[in-house]
Amino acid sequence: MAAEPEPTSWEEQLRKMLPEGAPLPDEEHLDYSISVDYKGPSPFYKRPINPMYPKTKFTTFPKRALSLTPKNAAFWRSHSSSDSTDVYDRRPSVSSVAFDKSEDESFEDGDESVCESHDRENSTCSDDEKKRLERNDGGEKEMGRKDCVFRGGNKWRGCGRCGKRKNGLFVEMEECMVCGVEYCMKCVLKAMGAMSEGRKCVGCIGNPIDEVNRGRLGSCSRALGRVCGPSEIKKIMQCEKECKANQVRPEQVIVNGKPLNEVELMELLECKFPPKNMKPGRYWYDEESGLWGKEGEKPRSIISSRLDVGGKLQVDASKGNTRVYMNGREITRIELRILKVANVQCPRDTRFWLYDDGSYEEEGQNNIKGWIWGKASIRFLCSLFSLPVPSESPYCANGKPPSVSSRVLSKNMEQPNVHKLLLLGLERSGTETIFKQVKLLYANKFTAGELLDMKLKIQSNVYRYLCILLEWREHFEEEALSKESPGLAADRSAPGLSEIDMSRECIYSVNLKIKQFSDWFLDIMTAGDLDTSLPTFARENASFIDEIWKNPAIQETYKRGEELQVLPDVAKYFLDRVIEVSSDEYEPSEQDILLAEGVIPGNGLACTEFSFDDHSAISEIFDENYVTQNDLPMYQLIQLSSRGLQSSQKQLEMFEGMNAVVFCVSLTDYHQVSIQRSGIQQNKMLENRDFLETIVRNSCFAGTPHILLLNKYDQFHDKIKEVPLTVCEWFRDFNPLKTHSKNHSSKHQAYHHVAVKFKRWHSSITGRKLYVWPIRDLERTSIDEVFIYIREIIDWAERKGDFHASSTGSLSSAEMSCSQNLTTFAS
Ligand SMILES: Nc1nc2c(ncn2[C@@H]2O[C@H](COP(=O)(O)OP(=O)(O)OP(=O)(O)O)[C@@H](O)[C@H]2O)c(=O)[nH]1
Repeated sequence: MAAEPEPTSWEEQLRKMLPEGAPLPDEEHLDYSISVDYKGPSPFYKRPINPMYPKTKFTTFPKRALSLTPKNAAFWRSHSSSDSTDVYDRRPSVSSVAFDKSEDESFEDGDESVCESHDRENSTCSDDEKKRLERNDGGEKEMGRKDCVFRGGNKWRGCGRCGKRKNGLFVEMEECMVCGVEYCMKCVLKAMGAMSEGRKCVGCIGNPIDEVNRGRLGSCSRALGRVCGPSEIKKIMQCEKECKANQVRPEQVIVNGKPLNEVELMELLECKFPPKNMKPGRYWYDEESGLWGKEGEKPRSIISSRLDVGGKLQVDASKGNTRVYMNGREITRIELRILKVANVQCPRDTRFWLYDDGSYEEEGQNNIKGWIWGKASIRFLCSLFSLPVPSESPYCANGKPPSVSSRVLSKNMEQPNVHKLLLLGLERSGTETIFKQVKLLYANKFTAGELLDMKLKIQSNVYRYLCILLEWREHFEEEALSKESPGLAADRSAPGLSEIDMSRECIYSVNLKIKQFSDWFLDIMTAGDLDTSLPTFARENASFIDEIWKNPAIQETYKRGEELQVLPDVAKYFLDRVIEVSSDEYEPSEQDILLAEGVIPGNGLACTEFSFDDHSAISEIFDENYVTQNDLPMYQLIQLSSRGLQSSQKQLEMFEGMNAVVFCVSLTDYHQVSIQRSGIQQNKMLENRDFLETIVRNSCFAGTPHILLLNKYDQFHDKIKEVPLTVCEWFRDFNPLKTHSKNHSSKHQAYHHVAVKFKRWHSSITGRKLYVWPIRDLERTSIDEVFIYIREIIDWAERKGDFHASSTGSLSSAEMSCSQNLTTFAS
């Protein structure tokens, strides 16, 4: 007779817990949330549940930690657009992992106010096992891994949340790309939430992936396919591939022996022909020809040439041993073989230049000898030996090599490939809007992953606006009631509130349901608990939020917009559409993208490459150098927010060699006040002037044209009627003439006054010309106009090479151009 199989330890333990004779439940239906071996202190606590919102899943409902009085400037600053908590930048917050109701019921009383989910999971390990896991963990103290208990590569083979495993064999699992913890299909969605960065546990969001997983980025596993629908998977995989945290970090890419910085990496990835599937590693790059390869290896691709990245190309970059040198690099045997087939004379110690169009010449001879990739047979041979061929060459588009004259011409002109524009501005000046306009109008729009990120950011913004309104409503209510009968109002929020106190009302009072929601909502917003559950929360509560927004008390609060300086103008636009914005199907329109705040990721630094054509008849008819679409000059727009700069003024040095520095100032800043770090209040226009001064005095921009865009001209129009320009002490001397001419209205005179003030001030400190242009950057035509203007300045600067015009001459011509701009703009 066969011996009875040895009962496993979990079976024994479970049997002890069941009534005698009761059968063991079917393993598939076991409730693994029962922890049988836990010896430590109780990590659980009783979760308070708001009876009105039982469906929403949060672990903690803390007492309001911060004083949220609207006067608390620090709070609002930290929640205002620029500094607002970015759902994509969030750091691990285990407390915000959502649990289902069955877990709530299993909670016991405890002291801890925050329940660490992984601690709970840890309770299913024996002490020995925990120690062993800690030992295994030794070499894995990288960022992003320290927050998790179960790490990739350890021997834990069960679900990181419920502990589920199947007689030593795996049930199907999905693994976190950062820490390697695996989750069963039942737990994966709870552990990984909305997967805004792909397959990561909620606690690992924001952290870089384990590099062993890079190859898996964006390729869906069978396991995930079982729990999500095809469209969801598509979006998750796109986010996984494209989100910022999963990208290669600059210091991981070493080019010609030098680790890249953020700007260089961006230049490399955003160029017309970037390296494909860029992974961390050591590479060599030949900027003349665009050849690109791994250190010590033959070339693997041809990327855009003349990128300013990495160090100088080394002789032994590809470890060649042929004593034939191409652009200073000793080439490999296989390259030499191809050169010979292509009839290139290259005896030992030959040194020649190879250019990005395939033309070559011997060093110091100034005589193009031929085109390496001109013949189809050579291109075929290159592919055969896995050597790269150019993916596109403007000179060889018709299969013919370029004429020598065009080669020489382009060489003589020595124009840089891409014109670089650095765009700077203080918070809310409009730089992000300009960047988005450029992406939408001239560059490659936004990817599906970026749009998904934007959707989440827009939802997060809507709830931030609501939070501001609810907080101010409370404040206005208290204020109004205390005016009616001083002393009583303060008691309203006190415990033991009497019915009579509650019955006192004013235009800012709301019903009990909204009041309770408001208290609870402000608490979770303060604790930052909403971030991870935002899509669910938005979906479940949209119609109630809409009801709150339409409530007369909230509308009254909104009307006092002047006092709510922290609430941007776009708040109404999005709150009016809260139901649409909160739905799963919502996809941001171009208008939404333009108006949404903080949707460009990159911590204050963003970059895009583009070209544009003004399509004007005049340029076609009269410009004899008129170029076709293919020959349009390329531009690179680098947006650097003041936030990014404040953290390090040294960053500016990285932007040496720009073709133009474009500074954006909001015209409406003249009547606004900002609070400095020292706590002192300063007029925002003067703050702009100080900021601009740090830029223009920087030696990195000594030879670069300075351009000032005076933005929000539309708002300025209305504002100037309400608040005189003279409220700003810098413009005290503004004294408009009374005139009936359209082009000399007080609005135009005010703009002209501001522009000339900036020009004179700039000239007095640099002795140079400041180019000024009025814009309304929400309007396409205005953006088109300003980029034509910028293009002309760059062209002119390149041709003349003279940026240091004499102060008197430059000022008068600058003033002329300023008036001309104004006239053009007004008409
Ligand atoms: N009326 C009007 N509003 C504008 C204009 N340009 C930008 N805005 C609004 O001004 C606000 C700030 O614009 P952003 O482009 O986000 O400004 P930013 O300089 O990037 O600000 P930060 O993100 O805080 O650094 C947004 O709500 C824009 O919609 C304009 O020309 N007219």
